[in-house]
Amino acid sequence: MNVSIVGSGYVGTTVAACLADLGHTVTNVEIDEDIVEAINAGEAPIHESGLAERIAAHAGTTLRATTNYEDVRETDVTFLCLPTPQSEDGSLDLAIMQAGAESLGRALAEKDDDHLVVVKSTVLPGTTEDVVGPILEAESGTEIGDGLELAMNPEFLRMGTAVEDFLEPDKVVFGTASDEAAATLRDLYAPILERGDTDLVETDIREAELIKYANNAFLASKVSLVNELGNIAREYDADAYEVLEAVGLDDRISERFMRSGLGWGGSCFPKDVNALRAGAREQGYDPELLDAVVAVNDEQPRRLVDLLAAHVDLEGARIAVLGLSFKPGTDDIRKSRALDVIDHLTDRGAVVVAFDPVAIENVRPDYPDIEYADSAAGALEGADGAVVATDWPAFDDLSFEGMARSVVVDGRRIDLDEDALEVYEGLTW
Ligand SMILES: NC(=O)C1=CN([C@@H]2O[C@H](COP(=O)(O)OP(=O)(O)OC[C@H]3O[C@@H](n4cnc5c(N)ncnc54)[C@H](O)[C@@H]3O)[C@@H](O)[C@H]2O)C=CC1
Ligand SMILES: O=C(O)[C@H]1O[C@H](OP(=O)(O)OP(=O)(O)OC[C@H]2O[C@@H](n3ccc(=O)[nH]c3=O)[C@H](O)[C@@H]2O)[C@H](O)[C@@H](O)[C@@H]1O
Repeated sequence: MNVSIVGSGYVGTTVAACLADLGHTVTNVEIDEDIVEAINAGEAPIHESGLAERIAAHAGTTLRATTNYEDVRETDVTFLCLPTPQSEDGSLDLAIMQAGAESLGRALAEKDDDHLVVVKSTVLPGTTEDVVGPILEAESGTEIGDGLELAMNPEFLRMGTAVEDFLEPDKVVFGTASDEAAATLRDLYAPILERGDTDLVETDIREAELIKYANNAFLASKVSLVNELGNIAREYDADAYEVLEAVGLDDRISERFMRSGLGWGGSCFPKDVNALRAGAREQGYDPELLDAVVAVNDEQPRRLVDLLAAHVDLEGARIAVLGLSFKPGTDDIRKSRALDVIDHLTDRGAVVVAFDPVAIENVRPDYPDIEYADSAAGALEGADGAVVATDWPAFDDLSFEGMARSVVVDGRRIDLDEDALEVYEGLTW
């Protein structure tokens, strides 16, 4: 099938490279010329395992990128993979989606045959049909259901394992308003669905939109609950990891997403939980549990720095921060808990020296005044204390020998030799 993808960020680039890998012909439409150039040169514009080799394999043949929306006319289906950030007040900001839908609609005005537009971005119920649809109709001059079809296909991939998650998902969700749209999506995903180990959920557009928010709200709530239980475990001098490992043996609960510590960050959980809270309030419902889920998460970085301050006078102290990305395997630092840790440390007068295997250059522009090291050992050299903010596997079994004082506060439960340290504190164990 001939597919276009509008927006070539973490989702759009991954989906494009994977669809090309599944045998489709894919065009990325993107406003950032650097991204377009990278893809056309066969290079990955982001750090994602398995992505670079797929782009290199398909660029110039079945995968290309362009800044020109008109190229969507050569395709049968367009996926909107545009950002849906949060506004100042936490609510969903649809300005970029609206602008993208306008450009797409204008381009489709000159297309004669049928076209399917699929919203893949995370959007609140009603957005696809009441916001995107009317813009497409107005700009293209074609009515939905009369040559123009609309669908919603939420994406559940995680950063760091995006390629694997897209190609081998637990479930695929199609929200459609017509049999034709559902059939097109089934064809497109056929190589994945035919393997037989992926559940297919076929539903209406509104339910598909809400499934995505419910999924993320559930996972974020699970981690906040695990963190609250971890905080309580620490008060009792109990090890939350042992406790929750046992709890996870209950099939109804599951062992996954049970790692307590510094909390959840990233480009999705924070904005999606906030959008759902704001949306719920707009609908007249007070989401008290989700408010608490955010409140518990917001406190973890301060708790970590308090633990360190109990052992090190932070004023003027040299503190190594290990890990900057919001989780291992990615260079994404959006809403990373590590940045909150740095803010608390610098507010309290510490001199921060940070290290991350891939994310330093993303942090540097916003944090020009902290120090950066070339290696974990370099960050630790001469430090009066260290905090572990991201559980990069490279930090396992690290030597803390070069520190002035080996005081280590761990927000992620990495593997290390506690006995070799002067002080070791785990945030929730
Ligand atoms: N990042 C993730 O792991 C996941 C994200 N999502 C959702 O997918 C959507 C996209 O997220 P990301 O890929 O992370 O965003 P992103 O910010 O990484 O990428 C968006 C891309 O769209 C481009 N863009 C902006 N305006 C444009 C326009 N008018 N025309 C063409 N391109 C334009 C930007 O230059 C950027 O490259 C969001 O709704 C997000 O919530 C869903 C699942 C996973
Ligand atoms: O909508 C999205 O963008 C995506 O959001 C999350 O994916 P992602 O943000 O990439 O990363 P996760 O692995 O879910 O981790 C999110 C945060 O939770 C934290 N976390 C996760 C698991 C855990 O046990 N403990 C924990 O603190 C991670 O450190 C990270 O900061 C979801 O897992 C994806 O299904 C979804 O598609």
